[in-house]
Amino acid sequence: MAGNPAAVQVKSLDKLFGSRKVLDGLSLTVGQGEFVALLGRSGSGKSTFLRVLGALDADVSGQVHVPARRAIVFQDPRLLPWQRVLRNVTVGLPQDRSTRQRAAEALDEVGLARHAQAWPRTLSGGEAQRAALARALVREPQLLLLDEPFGALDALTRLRMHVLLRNLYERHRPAVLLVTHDVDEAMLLADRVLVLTDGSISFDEHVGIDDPVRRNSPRFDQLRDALLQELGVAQA
Ligand SMILES: Nc1ncnc2c1ncn2[C@@H]1O[C@H](COP(=O)(O)OP(=O)(O)OP(=O)(O)O)[C@@H](O)[C@H]1O
Repeated sequence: MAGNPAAVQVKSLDKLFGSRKVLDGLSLTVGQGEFVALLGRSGSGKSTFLRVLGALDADVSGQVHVPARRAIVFQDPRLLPWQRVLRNVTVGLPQDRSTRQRAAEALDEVGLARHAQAWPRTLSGGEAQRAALARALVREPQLLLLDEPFGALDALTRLRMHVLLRNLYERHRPAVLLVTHDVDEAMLLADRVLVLTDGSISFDEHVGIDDPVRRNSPRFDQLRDALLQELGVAQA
């Protein structure tokens, strides 16, 4: 990975729940500014891995190096109902003018400027998820961890969020690790796609499509077939 120092470096990572090894010798390097999607069957350990990278679970063995500035967004936006949107975005940060300024900018970037003083319960699902993205952005993360962030949204809102996320990524260039169940979402958004099987990375390929409309490329179908096969989804 010459010229692209690592944002994430994981070596021989093991994670046990009781006697069950969910992560088993997992090794992975993600370069700075690289957008990676992580697929895997249900229960394969994707969320567990993301929680380890987010330092939400330190009970592991192996080496894990991640940048100090990182942020995580879950499927559920996890906004504090008793705080207005702006305060939710700055939660845990020093409440000074510069933070408030950055928060206002982040809300503007996700299209929520006019909801800054709204209560979370008045937001739609898509708006609440935009607020969660703004809360991540305001931390200026070098690593953005996304755990099925669009899984609970309707199809149209999900498409809008894809455009928003890709634009935010182009502007800020954090390393991104996106956990998703959706093979097309992975290939449309990320530049590299991984599959987690039996506790380690079993598939690791660059999307490698230059066409701005990725679906136009024959590579899109070829990669989808390879991914579905890796995920054990029977094909006609
Ligand atoms: N706190 C816990 N205690 C015990 N087992 C756990 C715990 N958290 C997760 N597991 C188990 O670890 C395995 C991996 O769970 P994880 O949530 O990481 O999978 P996943 O790939 O994210 O699944 P999904 O795609 O369904 O969200 C599952 O078998 C799950 O039951």
